[in-house]
Amino acid sequence: MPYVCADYSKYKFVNVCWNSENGIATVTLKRPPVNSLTAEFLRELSSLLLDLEKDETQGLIFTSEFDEKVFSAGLDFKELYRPSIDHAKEFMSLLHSFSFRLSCTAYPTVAVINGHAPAGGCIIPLCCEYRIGLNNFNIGLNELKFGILLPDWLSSLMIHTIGSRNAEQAILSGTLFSSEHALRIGLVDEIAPTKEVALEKATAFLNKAKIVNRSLRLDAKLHLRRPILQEFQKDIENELAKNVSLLMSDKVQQSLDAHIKILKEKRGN
Ligand SMILES: CCCC/C=C\CC(=O)SCCNC(=O)CCNC(=O)[C@H](O)C(C)(C)COP(=O)(O)OP(=O)(O)OC[C@H]1O[C@@H](n2cnc3c(N)ncnc32)[C@H](O)[C@@H]1OP(=O)(O)O
Repeated sequence: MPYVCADYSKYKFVNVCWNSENGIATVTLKRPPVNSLTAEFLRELSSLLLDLEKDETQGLIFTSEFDEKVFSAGLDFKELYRPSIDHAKEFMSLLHSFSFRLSCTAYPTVAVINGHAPAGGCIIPLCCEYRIGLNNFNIGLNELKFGILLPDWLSSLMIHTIGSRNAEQAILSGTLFSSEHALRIGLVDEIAPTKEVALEKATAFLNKAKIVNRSLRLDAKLHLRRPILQEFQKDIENELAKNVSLLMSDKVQQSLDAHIKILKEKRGN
């Protein structure tokens, strides 16, 4: 059984629960109020993946502390509103490297989606190998509705998960799917009535992966995911520059401004 070396208590935005009997790490996202992804959060998540790799984790489950509410609200609107060019570059690069790393982990990965997962909130689930949803949440890549063009690697993750026809319809319409609809198109693999049941199902998936030789499994995973990994690695500098310039564009900045106002009005701020 793996020996836990890393100090997981150093992480601010995640709680890591190691099961020493089966080597499964349950990582609970806990960046209040809605687990939106900031540069600091992405940096922490990337470092966590490396620690888990070193500790020879046998399986990883992602879930959220904000039960029945939100898994992740996606990229942090406030951080992406009028960023400096350096910060925009750093942010896009961190998002890219974390998503790439999560897509090709040696250990199997599952997302227990216990709340809404709009736009960038869908990235962690899409990078994982298996997705278990709870009822009454929305999930999907609705970026086009904000005037944000998806990075190629993100579209590629969606195509890998739900097939090209479904992905085309989903992305072009900017649809957020209900849990039941997400199950029908394969955006989630199972629905569970409670988080506890979802975690049991996640453990069952990870236990199945254990009967396969670890290094053979990784070879097969990398082979099966080659189209996604190629998108991640394709012309990285240009792709990042394209995403940064899109983010800095007036159109996207105005759209972010409008969304921040909508959220404020909703809260009566
Ligand atoms: C090249 C670019 C790549 C593109 C990839 C991705 C783009 C994105 O991800 S853009 C972000 C898209 N996300 C969303 O549209 C989600 C917006 N939020 C919501 O729909 C709701 O907040 C949500 C359903 C997640 C939760 O609803 P509630 O439980 O009702 O909470 P509130 O709406 O009251 O929000 C609470 C609190 O959180 C703040 N918030 C919400 N979303 C974000 C966000 N994405 N970034 C930063 N902050 C966010 C919201 O403003 C409230 O803050 P306070 O008023 O200060 O409490």
